[in-house]
Amino acid sequence: MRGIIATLATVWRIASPYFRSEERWAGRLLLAAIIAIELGIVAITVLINQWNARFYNALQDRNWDRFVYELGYFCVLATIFIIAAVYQLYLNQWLQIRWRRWMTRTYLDRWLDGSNHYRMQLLGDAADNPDQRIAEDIRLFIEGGILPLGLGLLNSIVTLGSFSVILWGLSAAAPLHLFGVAWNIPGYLFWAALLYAILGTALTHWIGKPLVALNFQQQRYEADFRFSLVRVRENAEQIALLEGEQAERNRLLGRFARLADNWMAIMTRTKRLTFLTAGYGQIASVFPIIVISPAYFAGAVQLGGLTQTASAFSSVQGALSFFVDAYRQLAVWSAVIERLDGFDRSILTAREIATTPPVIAIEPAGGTAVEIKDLAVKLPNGAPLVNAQDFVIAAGDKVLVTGPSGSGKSTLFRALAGIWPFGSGTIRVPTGAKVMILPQRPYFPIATLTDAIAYPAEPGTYDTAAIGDLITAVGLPALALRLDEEAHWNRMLSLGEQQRLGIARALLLKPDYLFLDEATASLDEAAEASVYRLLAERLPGTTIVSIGHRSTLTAFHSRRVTVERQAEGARLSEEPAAH
Ligand SMILES: Nc1ncnc2c1ncn2[C@@H]1O[C@H](COP(=O)(O)OP(=O)(O)OP(=O)(O)O)[C@@H](O)[C@H]1O
Repeated sequence: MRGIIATLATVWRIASPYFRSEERWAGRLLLAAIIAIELGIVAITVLINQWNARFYNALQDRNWDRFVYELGYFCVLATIFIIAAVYQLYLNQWLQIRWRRWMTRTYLDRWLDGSNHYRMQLLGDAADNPDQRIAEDIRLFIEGGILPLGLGLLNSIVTLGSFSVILWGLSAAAPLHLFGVAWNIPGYLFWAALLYAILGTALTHWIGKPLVALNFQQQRYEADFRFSLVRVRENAEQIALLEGEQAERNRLLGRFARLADNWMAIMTRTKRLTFLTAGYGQIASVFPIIVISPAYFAGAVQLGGLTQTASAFSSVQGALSFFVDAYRQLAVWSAVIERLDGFDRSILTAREIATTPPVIAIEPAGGTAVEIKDLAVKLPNGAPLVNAQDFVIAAGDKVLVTGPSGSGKSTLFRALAGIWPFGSGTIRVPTGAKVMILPQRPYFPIATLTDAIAYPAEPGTYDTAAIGDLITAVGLPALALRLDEEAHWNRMLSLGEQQRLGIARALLLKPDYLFLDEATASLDEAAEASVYRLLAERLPGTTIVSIGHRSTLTAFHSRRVTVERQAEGARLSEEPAAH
């Protein structure tokens, strides 16, 4: 019970914000219309049930006029029903897409907000596969869950109420006759329907319960398998060079085997459940006739009464066993709820970690220098990585940062960029200064070369001819002729070429502070030297901080800082750069 309340609370937490958002009026109106139509549909079913009695009585009495009248009546009801059903579906789908669009936008905003997506990745796999959660789970939550299940529940409650009254009335009109004796059991038809449904629900719950966990696992295994395939695609070259195809094949088949084994378990469970639900559904079509047949054969009820009872009985029993039919849907749905909830929680954790002290605070400051104060950069597990008590990078400085591999140079840059949440201290950055970090492997979106270089600026922000000039200047004249070509540049170009394009991006965006994290390491020494000369020529006022291992880099820097590894975290030590 506590589990159900907690689940309902989670559903409320996920579903309700839309109806309080800026789109609330459209959402509420659509929902109200859908509910009104659903209630109308139940009212029509009640009218059809009453029509049933009159129609079959007319048949039994061979009353032609009555028969024709009732046929006409039915046509009117059927027409209204068809229109209601069509518009119910149409409005339902309309609400689905509006709601999904709003949720997708909201989740994307929260996921991408202030490097949250990066921090979530740092925090581990609490929210693995955000792609699945945003693309699939939101859809399943709305289309496959809350709307069909919520409306089904509403329909069941209203149907149950109206048809229980009818069944109660019919029980009085056709008292139970058994062994020649009239038994006076008030509402016996209703009680029979109730017992039948409770029995079915209890059995289904008992047999179907493991399906919840199994379905949850299944979707996880499917996502894992998909993710492994994507990894192979992304690392195709490495795998081919290492001849790792057999290893990949075995690994992929291993993942698939887990998926298939789980599926077998689902199949076995579903088989048992289907035996139950199919048997239950079959018996349901004759069970009410058996219950009312003594009264019929005793002459207490006409054929119309019999068919009306059968239809009312199946409506009550159908409503009560809503849970029975919805069980599999519920099982899949609760897995979706858990995943969306987990995603929500991990977005919150990632946000909290960036705002709950101690944090590395990036503060805007007057002056022109970047000032580091009492900085302690830590690993996600809290272990110290780099410490810097007092460190100033003045405007125009050219600083070379060296140090052993793994000493924390890149992480220090991440902290300077404000995306590394673990640690404490302050980094003061001049107000309005443009800071840019160039990594070893720059990222280019799949777009035209112009837009890929100008990223993340909006397409069209920069002059195409200027971008062409920069590409030529960084030593890629052939590429300057392909500015309008759309391609997967990261896959197509060599790492050295990508690094040259990264430099072109820096020249285009003209940052005040440029941090290069081994951003020219794949170029030969001569090319690297010409790139640094280009930077000095085109960005004379820009402060440059480079991480690099080559001694030839010293010539282009005025200061040299070494990250020295120590037990309590590396420290920065400075020595004058040799010229
Ligand atoms: N997300 C992370 N989770 C756990 N440890 C991390 C994470 N990122 C980096 N580290 C660890 O922090 C240490 C410093 O990494 P970093 O990339 O900053 O080193 P580096 O000095 O730039 O090395 P290199 O010269 O090889 O590029 C490494 O031991 C690395 O394993």
